[in-house]
Amino acid sequence: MGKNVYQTFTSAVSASNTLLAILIDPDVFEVATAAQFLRKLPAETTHIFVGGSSVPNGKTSAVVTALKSSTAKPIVLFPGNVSQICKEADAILFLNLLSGRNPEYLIGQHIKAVPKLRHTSLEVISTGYILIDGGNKSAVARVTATNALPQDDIQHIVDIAKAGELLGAKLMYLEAGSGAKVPVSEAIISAVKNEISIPLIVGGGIKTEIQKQIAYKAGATMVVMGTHFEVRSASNL
Ligand SMILES: CC(C)=CCC/C(C)=C/CC/C(C)=C/CC/C(C)=C/COP(=O)(O)OP(=O)(O)O
Ligand SMILES: O=P(O)(O)OC[C@@H](O)CO
Ligand SMILES: [Mg+2]
Repeated sequence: MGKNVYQTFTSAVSASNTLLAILIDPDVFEVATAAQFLRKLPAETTHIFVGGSSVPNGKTSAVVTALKSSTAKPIVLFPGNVSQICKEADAILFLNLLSGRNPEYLIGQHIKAVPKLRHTSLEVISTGYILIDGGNKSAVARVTATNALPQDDIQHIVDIAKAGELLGAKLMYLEAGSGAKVPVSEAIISAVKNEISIPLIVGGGIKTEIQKQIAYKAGATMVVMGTHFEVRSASNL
């Protein structure tokens, strides 16, 4: 603990550097393989995200503890719900599902989080979270009972992102859904980037170097990759 995780975003923006987070879904992660998994990640990996749309109770804590003992990179909770809060991580993305109209994911989980957060020193980072259609129904859409936004309504997505910034979000996350067929488009990323000044995270369906570079060039400060490394780790171990 004691890392200033938000500053890693603002410093990257000031220095025109890019960030790469690898998402570990505790649901499908074997704790015993943590050290080996971390060794295989790309050298440019800056952050480890831990979260899933549904994770058995207690698994997050075990996964974070195992990761902590093998890396000095910041470990950031990316929780699907309040049960995934654990004190061993460095920070938590306090996600607000701005694309949906389900009060549970706009304020309900957040209120339930407060008593748990009191017992931690996690750095809490307010993050607007916008679910965009990635070509197949995502776990996030299913779990939250909300619909993803169509990729062609760019102005609507921009307006939502701006509203989130005005409400006080410190980061904005454009999400196509884990395992998306189609990542968030370059046009959406650059339109949102032009409108907001907080750092932009883009994830969902990004598997190749080219897709990653497209997202950075369009204005993403951070790209998140999950499924790509899940598959590789399963086949390589
Ligand atoms: C503030 C607190 C405590 C929680 C936030 C609650 C909110 C608003 C969550 C946003 C909606 C949500 C369910 C996000 C989950 C994000 C996530 C970790 C997605 C990764 O999904 P996977 O579990 O990898 O999907 P698969 O099931 O396809 O593997
Ligand atoms: O698993 P992938 O498709 O890389 O998506 C990562 C992340 O944005 C999902 O929440
Ligand atoms: Mg997953």
